[in-house]
Amino acid sequence: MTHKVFIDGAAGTTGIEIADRLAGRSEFEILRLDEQQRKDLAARREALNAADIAILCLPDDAAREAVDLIDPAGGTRVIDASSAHRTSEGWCYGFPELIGRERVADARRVSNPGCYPTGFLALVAPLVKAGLLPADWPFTVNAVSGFSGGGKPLIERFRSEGAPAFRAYGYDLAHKHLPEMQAHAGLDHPVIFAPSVVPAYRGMLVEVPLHLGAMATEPHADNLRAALADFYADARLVKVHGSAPVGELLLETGAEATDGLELFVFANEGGWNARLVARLDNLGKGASGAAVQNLNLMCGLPETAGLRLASA
Ligand SMILES: NC(=O)C1=CN([C@@H]2O[C@H](COP(=O)(O)OP(=O)(O)OC[C@H]3O[C@@H](n4cnc5c(N)ncnc54)[C@H](OP(=O)(O)O)[C@@H]3O)[C@@H](O)[C@H]2O)C=CC1
Ligand SMILES: CC(=O)N[C@@H](CCC(=O)OP(=O)(O)O)C(=O)O
Repeated sequence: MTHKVFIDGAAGTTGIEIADRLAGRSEFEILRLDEQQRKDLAARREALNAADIAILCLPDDAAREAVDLIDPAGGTRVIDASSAHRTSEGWCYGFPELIGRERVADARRVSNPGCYPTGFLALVAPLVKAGLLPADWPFTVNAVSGFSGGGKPLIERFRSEGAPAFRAYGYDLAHKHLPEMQAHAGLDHPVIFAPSVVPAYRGMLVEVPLHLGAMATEPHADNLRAALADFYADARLVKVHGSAPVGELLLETGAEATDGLELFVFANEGGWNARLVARLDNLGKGASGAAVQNLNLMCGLPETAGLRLASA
């Protein structure tokens, strides 16, 4: 059986990488709009409703508009890569390792996680759920991203003359990823989130520093690492690193695309201070790779078909 797929926003950064991952896969027929039609409402409506699965790689407003263009009585299922529906009623949060593969497989409306929340939730959600980290803890998240994380406008900025060497942002403490981090980790409070960008095209490090010794339950870092390893034992895209010392974690300017997600738990000697770190490709498990993983599950295909597992 061939599944008809329409990528709305196919000319953008995430859309192009999804098409790359689907190239040569006979299970899919890709519906395409040419340059003149790709923003034409009527043409988009027709393609959206002709598709078995529509993947939205659009700014939030355009993603909401695309959903409105789809006949709710028709057969089109949706994967939305934008942040428009990540905490919306009736939408499945497309993080199969956290919410269960069956739920994604059966869903009609799937919202892909954000790139930063993918790292944060992969580290924190299982530990909160297991009672190892308190849900009422005031979590902080420090993160650094490659510039493709900001789509075409940020790519252009970082490729122009006078591009910054480092960009810290989010100083309004109201980044759009806060609601999904809080909701899907089951936290009592929004996190304090300090994101930044470096002049590398892709890749990100998402870090959660923790004073474990100040928590009422005083969890030991080794227990957190063991719990994560256990939780992701069957997850082909997620690798939980052991306790071997790591001198540094790097983002390479010429990094290849990868769909894996690496998790680390670093600790001091006594294990009461820890730094939880996720390393991923913002365009891999952070966006396009996750969309293809969800697409595979929704079509009853092997979960990691077409994905790049090299570093996982
Ligand atoms: N980049 C990343 O690492 C991640 C991105 N995302 C999310 O995925 C979505 C897409 O991001 P990204 O690919 O980076 O963004 P880009 O800016 O690279 O691409 C967006 C594309 O959407 C097109 N577009 C805008 N408005 C419309 C419209 N009304 N109708 C049709 N097409 C339209 C743009 O057209 P034009 O080419 O003319 O500008 C562009 O091609 C965003 O919501 C983003 O937040 C999520 C996780 C990670
Ligand atoms: C570097 C950079 O600008 N990153 C984007 C987030 C990229 C992403 O995850 O997209 P969603 O917002 O759709 O989740 C930002 O901080 O807004």
